[in-house]
Amino acid sequence: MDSKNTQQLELEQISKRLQDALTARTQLEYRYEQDVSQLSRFIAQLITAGQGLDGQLDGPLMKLRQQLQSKPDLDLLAPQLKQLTHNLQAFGLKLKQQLRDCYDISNEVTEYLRTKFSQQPQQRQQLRQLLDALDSPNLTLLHYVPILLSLLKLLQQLPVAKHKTAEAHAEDAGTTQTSMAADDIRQIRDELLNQLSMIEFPQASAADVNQLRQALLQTEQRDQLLQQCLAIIRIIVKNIHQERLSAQQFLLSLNDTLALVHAGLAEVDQSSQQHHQAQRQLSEQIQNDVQGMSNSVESATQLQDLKRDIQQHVSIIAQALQKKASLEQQQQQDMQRQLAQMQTRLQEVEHEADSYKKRLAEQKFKSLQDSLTRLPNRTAFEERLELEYKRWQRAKTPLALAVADIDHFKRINDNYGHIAGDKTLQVIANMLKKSLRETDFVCRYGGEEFVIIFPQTAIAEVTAVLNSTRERIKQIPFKFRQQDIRISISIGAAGFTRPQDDIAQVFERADKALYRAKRQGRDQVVIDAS
Ligand SMILES: Nc1nc2c(ncn2[C@@H]2O[C@H](COP(=O)(O)OP(=O)(O)OP(=O)(O)O)[C@@H](O)[C@H]2O)c(=O)[nH]1
Repeated sequence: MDSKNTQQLELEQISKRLQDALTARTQLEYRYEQDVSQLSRFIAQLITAGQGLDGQLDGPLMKLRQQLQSKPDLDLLAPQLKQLTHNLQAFGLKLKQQLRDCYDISNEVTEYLRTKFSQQPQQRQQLRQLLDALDSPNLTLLHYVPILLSLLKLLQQLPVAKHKTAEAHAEDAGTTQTSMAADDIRQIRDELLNQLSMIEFPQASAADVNQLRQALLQTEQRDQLLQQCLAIIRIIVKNIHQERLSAQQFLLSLNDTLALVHAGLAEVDQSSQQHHQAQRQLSEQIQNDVQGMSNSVESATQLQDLKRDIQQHVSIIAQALQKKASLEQQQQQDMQRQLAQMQTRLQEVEHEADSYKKRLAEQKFKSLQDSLTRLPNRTAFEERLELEYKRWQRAKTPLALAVADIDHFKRINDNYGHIAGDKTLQVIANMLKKSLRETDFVCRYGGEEFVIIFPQTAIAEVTAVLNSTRERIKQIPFKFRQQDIRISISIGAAGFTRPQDDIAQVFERADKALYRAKRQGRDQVVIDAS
């Protein structure tokens, strides 16, 4: 009985274990089906998202999606999945090639545009940012969309626009009004700042202009920008008006003086004619008396009568001679007085002309100076480079050129404000000037860019001086908001070495070298080796 019971118990236990195993298996199958179904839905969604990526993949992927929607037989799916894996690998390779093509074409177009915009700081800056974006790691095709769009925009700015029809221009104006991009606003704003730094305003307007500059630096809105443009134009018009008034005053005063001198000369002329007539009358009188004396001598019969006659004539001649002498003296005095008067007035006008000339010279000097850094500006640079270039052509003395750019300058503005940015520009400008020789010419080319001309210097000689300048700038202890900041610059340099070199080509080579310095990690000097 006992053994029967024991067997019964064992059977029940085995049956229960079997039952448990069956339940676990059912649960496992259920979970498996759930997972497969979830995975299938996920794959189906992936397929939907990937639709249109590649024509050759679209068909098989759609078929797979349909199959996954019903309960798929994985064994039947296996060869199809194998084919798809193969297709996907091919697609991956194609994608890689397309990415390489995008990179190459973007680089090529950027390089081309750099040659076209070599004299436009805003566009060059934009191109440099695009090159930076191209160097970012892990770019996908999607990342290329904004890059290619920016390149397209820049291409549209090329001079082809000259041939546009009137309607096209009108159309452009319409779209500009409604969709002026933030980039465009920034570009116009930076160019305005550049232009503003090229004009020296009189003391009376300096405060207004400075306020406007500060406001401009923070402008992001089109309406704000328009208002500021208007304000700038008003200040410029006011100054032109004042300048015109002061030139008018000077011309009026010059006119008065000329009228005075003219009247003086007429007076001198009239009095000299009167004197001349009086002198002639006196001379005639003397001549008559001399003739009278001669007649008396000829007709004289009595010595006594002759003596009396001659005495009379001599006395008249003596009086006439005395009158003549006093007339001459008076004429001389009159002339001296009139001359002195004219001289005083001429001296006054000469003095006015001198101060006017000085003002004009000052204005010329100021129009060649950047008002923020007090360095020569781009106009001055162009004048000087033209001169040095002619000297190089004539005398074949060596000549080199460097373009320097502050690294990550935007961060200074963004993190510490534009006043800190302005101060940074001033300090770096001073250090550049201090680190270079008197005979070297450094200017603020625009924004945070400086250009240096090295007259009578071969390109091989500039590396050391540029590197020491770069080091000195890096050592400047900037402190913003209690933070110690180190600021570096990147420099590209090129020399006038080939007989056919012209200014644009050498500038372009120096600029290209600067791009390389930026792309290789900044804070370095790159010398053009071509
Ligand atoms: N404070 C101040 N900022 C200026 C002036 N002119 C230009 N800028 C700013 O200088 C910045 C230049 O920035 P980016 O062209 O992006 O170049 P970056 O930040 O120096 O970067 P990299 O050149 O690539 O190292 C822009 O934000 C301009 O607004 C100026 O006169 N004063």
